[in-house]
Amino acid sequence: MSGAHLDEWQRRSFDISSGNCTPEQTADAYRAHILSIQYAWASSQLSQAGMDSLLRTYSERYAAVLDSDDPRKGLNNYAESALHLARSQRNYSDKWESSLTVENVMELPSVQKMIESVKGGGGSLVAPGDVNICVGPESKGNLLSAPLPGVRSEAVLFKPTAPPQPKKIDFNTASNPATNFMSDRQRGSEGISGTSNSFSRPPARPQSVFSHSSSVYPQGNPGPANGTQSYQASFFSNSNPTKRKNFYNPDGGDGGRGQHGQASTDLRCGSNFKTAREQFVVDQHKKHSHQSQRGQATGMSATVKKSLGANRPRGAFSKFVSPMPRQEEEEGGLSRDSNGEPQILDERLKNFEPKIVELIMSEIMDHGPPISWDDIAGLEFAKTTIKEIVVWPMLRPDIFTGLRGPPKGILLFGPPGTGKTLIGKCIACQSGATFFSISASSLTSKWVGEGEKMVRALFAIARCHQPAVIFIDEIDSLLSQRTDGEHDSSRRIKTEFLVQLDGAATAAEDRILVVGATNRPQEIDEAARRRLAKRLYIPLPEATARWQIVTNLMAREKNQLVDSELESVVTATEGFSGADMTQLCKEAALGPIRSIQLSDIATITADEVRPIIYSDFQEALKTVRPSVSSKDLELYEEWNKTFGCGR
Ligand SMILES: Nc1ncnc2c1ncn2[C@@H]1O[C@H](COP(=O)(O)OP(=O)(O)OP(=O)(O)O)[C@@H](O)[C@H]1O
Ligand SMILES: [Mg+2]
Repeated sequence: MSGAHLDEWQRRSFDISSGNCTPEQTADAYRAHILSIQYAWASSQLSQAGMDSLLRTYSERYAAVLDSDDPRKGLNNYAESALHLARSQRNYSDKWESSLTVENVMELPSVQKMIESVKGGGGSLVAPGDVNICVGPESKGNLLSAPLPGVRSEAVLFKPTAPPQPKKIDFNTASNPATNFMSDRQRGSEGISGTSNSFSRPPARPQSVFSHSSSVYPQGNPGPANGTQSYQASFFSNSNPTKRKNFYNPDGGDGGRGQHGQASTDLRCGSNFKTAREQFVVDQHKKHSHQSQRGQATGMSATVKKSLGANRPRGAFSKFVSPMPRQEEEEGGLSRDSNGEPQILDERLKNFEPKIVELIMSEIMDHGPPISWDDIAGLEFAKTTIKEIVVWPMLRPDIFTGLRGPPKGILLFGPPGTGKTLIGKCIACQSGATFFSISASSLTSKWVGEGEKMVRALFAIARCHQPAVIFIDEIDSLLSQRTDGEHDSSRRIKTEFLVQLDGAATAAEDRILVVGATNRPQEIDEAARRRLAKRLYIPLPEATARWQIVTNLMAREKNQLVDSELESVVTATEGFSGADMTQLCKEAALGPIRSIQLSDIATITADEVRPIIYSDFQEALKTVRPSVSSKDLELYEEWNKTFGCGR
């Protein structure tokens, strides 16, 4: 390792062994060690075997700090991951079905006995509301205590003892003391027509009121007066919550499972009411409608999920559904299974917090007016190089392999207002890659404490959406040289970024390109500079480029500029940046307006406004000045000579 790196290594090692470091600082130091090892290996200062052995040692130590739940020594990151795992765990209880059927229930000796006693005219052995049937361990002392064939040991059936709720239930057979059984299918097809007036509220627990099947009607019992249709059945086995949901769904038990959404939506037809979630879905749909047109580029449209929680059945047993969908639901990260349970599609994103994934997904740039290479005046060398690095390899990855493999990092540097951000937007439009536009300040300031995770998630998501371009504007604020007084969190973000950038650079199969833009290249850390292998100078526009900018902008306005006048404007704007030229044109365009009498300004039509003429530019040149000083320019030229990749 070079002397500077060794010094740094030594300092960090002392820090770690001093015992005065916080777990965060220790983790940070180990991570920096890891980076140094990789760096030394990459610059051939360390053998492969040496790197392997050192990496193993320090990765283990780093992981130990990360995973330890001792607050003095560790970050307890493990607990966090465990929570992630727990969150994505599935709950199988919904799938559980009771094996209790009409047949085997009827065979139960206690049921037989009960029916017999009613048949025998012995009156009510037990009032309907008092039926208390339990299976399994809780069945002792209950009416149905015989073990059921094939029934699991959990207490599954009818629990309540003399509940007060059945008062509201419309028993057509109120006088009938017997209990009736109807198969689930029967209930489904014949209608658990829970009309709203039948229930004041859903019973807190399943109630044991059974509908009749004619074959088992006790003697003298005519059964439900109007057939089972009007019979307000309220028996629900615990065994199938889906049926419970059916029941509570106001559209009634048509047996049509999976149609809740449709039905409940229909129910709301005619009213303008939308839940917050529904409104959000509509908004998101509008927002992404042109995004999905890109389809293939982003790979998202195929996985857009139209039906979020808004269409799920509601009721006492329905789970709470947040009105805010997580972004991944629309963008391939998540889907929902038939029970509405979220399922993470992409294993690689499982360890990230949905919130962070959502934030990153929202930074995918897919809006704004389309920009073509012709809209960028001049900069021919930069444009050709970028096309070579970005566009063609994206189109023909099979040719650009091995030594022809494109660099994984580009740095666009140059004076302010020369079109760096414009180039970024153009890459977004023209490359066909998923384009993440992240401003460095959003990583460093907006998500304090989250920056490091954001960076990790950013690269993970980019990896899932390959080919991808990560454009980082004002990258100097993210990768400025590391100083002693620097805040820990920004140091960690920077280190993480370098590690990720290295990962992207070494994994040949990854098609991720990082494009950074800065007007302060000299502030960029040397390690970062190395990783942004292609450093392109974006200079002030030359005369031809300035001409092009003015003609492009004037083409959209009414003007009477002749070539010789344009020539004069171009000559007079030596040292102007592209942004200065745009500003000059805007100022000149105000000339015709300024020449209008104040009294006429309210009444004049657009056609009567005179065209822009040369004298407007002459006036504008009095107020618009170049924004880049020649001293600054020298610094850029110097840096370009030392580190730039231009000719
Ligand atoms: N080469 C150019 N061709 C056409 N327009 C340009 C060019 N350069 C700059 N402009 C104009 O200047 C505006 C600002 O450019 P841009 O934001 O790309 O500058 P920048 O290099 O990113 O500046 P900064 O370093 O301050 O971020 C653009 O919106 C565009 O109108
Ligand atoms: Mg910019």
